Amino acid sequence: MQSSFSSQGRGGRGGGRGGFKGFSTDDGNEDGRRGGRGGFRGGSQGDRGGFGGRGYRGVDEEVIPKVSTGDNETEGEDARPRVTYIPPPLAEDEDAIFAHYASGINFNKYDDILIDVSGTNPPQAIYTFEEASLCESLKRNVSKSGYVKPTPVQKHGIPIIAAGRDLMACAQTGSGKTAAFLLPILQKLMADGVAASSFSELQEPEALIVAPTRELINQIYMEARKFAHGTCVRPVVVYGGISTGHQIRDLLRGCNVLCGTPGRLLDMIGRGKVGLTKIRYFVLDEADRMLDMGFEPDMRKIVGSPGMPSKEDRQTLMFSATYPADIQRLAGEFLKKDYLFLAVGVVGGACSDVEQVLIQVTKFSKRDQLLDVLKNTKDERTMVFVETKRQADFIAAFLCQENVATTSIHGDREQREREQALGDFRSGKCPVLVATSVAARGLDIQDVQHVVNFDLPNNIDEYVHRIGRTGRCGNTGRAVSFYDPAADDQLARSLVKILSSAQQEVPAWLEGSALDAHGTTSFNPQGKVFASTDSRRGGGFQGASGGGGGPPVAAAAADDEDWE
Ligand SMILES: Nc1ncnc2c1ncn2[C@@H]1O[C@H](COP(=O)(O)OP(=O)(O)OP(=O)(O)O)[C@@H](O)[C@H]1O
Repeated sequence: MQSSFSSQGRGGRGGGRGGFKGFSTDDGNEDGRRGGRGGFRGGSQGDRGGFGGRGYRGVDEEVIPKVSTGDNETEGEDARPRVTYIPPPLAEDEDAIFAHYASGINFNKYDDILIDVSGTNPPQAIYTFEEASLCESLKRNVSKSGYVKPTPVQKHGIPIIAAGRDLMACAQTGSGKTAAFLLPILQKLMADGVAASSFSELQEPEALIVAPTRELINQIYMEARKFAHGTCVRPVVVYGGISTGHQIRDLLRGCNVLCGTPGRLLDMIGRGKVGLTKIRYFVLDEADRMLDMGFEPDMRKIVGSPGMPSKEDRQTLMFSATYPADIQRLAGEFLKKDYLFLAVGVVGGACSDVEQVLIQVTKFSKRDQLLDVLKNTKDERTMVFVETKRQADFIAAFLCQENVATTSIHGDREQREREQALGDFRSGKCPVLVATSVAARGLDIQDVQHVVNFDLPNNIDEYVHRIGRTGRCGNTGRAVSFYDPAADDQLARSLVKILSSAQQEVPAWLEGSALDAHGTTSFNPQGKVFASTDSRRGGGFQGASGGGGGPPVAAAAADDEDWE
């Protein structure tokens, strides 16, 4: 099933992501996706007929007609249709801007997490937001967001960034990394009196934030917009799948903080709409993903773009829950030599607020097992991860047939469909979201109580990010993973490590598989819990893949996925 999807012409397992980037470097790439969908269309349309609008409508319900839109967009060389989607306007009322969910019963347990800051002269941590010396409007916005006390990554990250230091920060999923970089950046911009942005054909932002997926960068933008509310700082977001003309018009109205996916960002730079000479802050969220084989060339292009200050003349900040050692070494090239490494808990470790359950299955029993799991989750929000886009459609269609209100998100769906799917999932209209790895990282959705790994990923870091869609901000969650010994035994050792380091029960059969498996990671069934590991120190435990022995970094995400 997994490899058959490479019939879309995008390269198979392992080489997939590198190959993909050819389709995803700019907006025209949406069309690349469309081209890819043809092969699947027949398969899904038959399925779709039966759902009568019960939430799921397959991949290609809309083919954008090739008409002139008046947008300034260039068409691809093969004259595929333009991307014309314009998202609905954002709500302007404060209730919508500051909407948030409550932190959970385990929020205070964050205080017990082991923290390690390595590097020279780290500044003192703060313990309250008052100590962060935020200006009045930021303080007000923090409080309206429901933040009472900083999380550990905020306690340490905020003063490090405020002190002007470069940072590589590792903290578990859902523990507030976004505010850890946004708040000190916004504070500095305001304290230094950045010019309120205004209309100009060339925008020169002071901060540049990149993330690997459209939905994630949009979420970061929404957070930036929330914290900057009522200030002179103007954040803007650019990402693929949306009319370029629309985004240019928004950009030209002024931009201090530019959030973007790499392809669209490079497109805007290439069009002369964005200049980088004033960049003071460069943030890589999901930094390990941004520097792996798929995105590394784009990151190099961005730092090598005309006018981009050298690493000595900007502050570079990296955040993730996972940092394989080889990526840490590469990341060092983008950071000043004296960067600080902040580790909250186990580097690459899973969130301990997520109960992890593994069920041994065969390929053919997975669908029945899924129905069993969903019987118990009822209307509680559940994300079901599968390996391929085709499988996502197939499983979503199957669940709809079984009268489970389901939607899906993956790289072959139009952006409008992706946003609709997330909206339906967020609102509870479709409590089940079937997703590929495109939704594995960063997404912060209220009340996701369950994650199901229908297909386990082929990389343990990916597993950590996927299950981290639940159990966020001190809330508890549950992740059920289907383990097919015929397909997943290369993951056995890493799973044992991850489970035991998160104090979870390790099934005896999994330990048996781990002992038998020919994986390359060193094996530590006792799950010794270490704080940090900064690769500059060498050695040590880093979750399950960080020791450098895991599968190649290039295999970290779904092979056929197109992220941007
Ligand atoms: N100090 C705080 N108090 C209360 N809520 C907070 C605090 N900090 C962050 N949050 C909330 O916690 C949730 C998770 O934060 P965020 O998305 O930044 O996590 P993350 O560490 O980036 O996760 P991931 O690794 O999955 O990207 C968000 O809803 C955010 O608004």
